[in-house]
Amino acid sequence: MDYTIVAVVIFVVAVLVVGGAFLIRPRRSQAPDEDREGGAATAVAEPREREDETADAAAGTTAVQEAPAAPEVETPPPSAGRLVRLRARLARSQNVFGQGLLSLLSSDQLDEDAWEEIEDTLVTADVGVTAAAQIVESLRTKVKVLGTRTSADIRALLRTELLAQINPELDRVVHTEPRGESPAVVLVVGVNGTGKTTSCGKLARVLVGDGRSVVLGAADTFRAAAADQLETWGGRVGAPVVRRDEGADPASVAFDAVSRGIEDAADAVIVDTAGRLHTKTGLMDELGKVKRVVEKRSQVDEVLLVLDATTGQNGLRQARVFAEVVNITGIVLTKLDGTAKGGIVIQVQRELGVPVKLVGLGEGPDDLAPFDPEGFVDAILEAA
Ligand SMILES: Nc1nc2c(ncn2[C@@H]2O[C@H](COP(=O)(O)OP(=O)(O)OP(=O)(O)O)[C@@H](O)[C@H]2O)c(=O)[nH]1
Repeated sequence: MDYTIVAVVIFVVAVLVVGGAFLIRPRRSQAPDEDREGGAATAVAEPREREDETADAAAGTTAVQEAPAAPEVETPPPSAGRLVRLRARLARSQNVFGQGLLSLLSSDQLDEDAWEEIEDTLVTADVGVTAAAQIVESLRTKVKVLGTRTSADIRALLRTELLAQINPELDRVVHTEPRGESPAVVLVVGVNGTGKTTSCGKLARVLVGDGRSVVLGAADTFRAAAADQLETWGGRVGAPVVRRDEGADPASVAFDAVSRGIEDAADAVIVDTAGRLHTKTGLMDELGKVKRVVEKRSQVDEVLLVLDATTGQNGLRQARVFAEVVNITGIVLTKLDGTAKGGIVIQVQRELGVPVKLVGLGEGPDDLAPFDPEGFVDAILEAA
């Protein structure tokens, strides 16, 4: 009898153990499912299949950072008239460059020394030697014709000359209109530290403020902080940020960002690129590849070069290298608020043959303004 009870107990325990094993099995089978999900996420990075080199570097999965919850999303102001609103930020250029020239031109005796000083003032303000000589020559002729001159005459003359050099006819539209199903693609290039990442974030705000939807691509994968920075900017205006692990292939991230923009039917995709000026060939390879890979999904509508206005000739040298490597369509001139050398607008356009489209006038989120030649010259020549 006792043996029978023991046998029954052993049987029940055996049944429980076998049943338990079956119950546990389905949980284990979740692992392959997770793997499959992981596979689906990385499959977004199509360029790795299409471009062999890209595959090697694409080790991490693409992380698409969703915008934070709705209450945190801001509505930035529209961009129209920003330069006029921010004109006080040009005070340094106004005092040194604008007022300096106006007072020199108002002196009774405009002799050789005076004209030389005018030319020096223009060169010091980074207008560039050739443009400075042209402005002086033209002013000399016009002042002679004018005879006696009031301060209003002087201001009008200088305004005309500076405007002519800046060339109001250039197309300064930042092309961010979607084409059918495809979002506009804007590549942002430039040396690190010029305000490139900040400008991407500010441009996203400009576009969102103007009623557009934006996807940001953190293709500057050499500095994790740049992607974090971009994420903060994107989060504030509800723009998703496509990023990868530090060191991943920038071209792959750019491709993913454009893909995400197409999926989301976004109006524009802004891609922040790495700007290491290690060697010209290295830069050419890097940016060339980003552009080439992006173009497998969409045309590139703008290549904006970010330039720090306070870096003068050094900045121009960097700009020249970028211009040789990629076809720049517009310039973003940052930190114009921190310099008396507003004349750089003239020189950089002349050197690169590309219009200044946006100007940075401060560290605030809405301190990026569409460049308007008349508003700029009027601000420079405004009575202090
Ligand atoms: N005063 C002023 N500061 C600016 C302007 N634009 C950017 N900055 C500041 O310049 C610094 C550098 O900006 P970043 O955007 O980090 O520069 P970056 O070129 O992206 O550099 P990486 O992130 O290293 O690629 C930051 O402190 C910005 O706030 C501007 O128009 N005016």
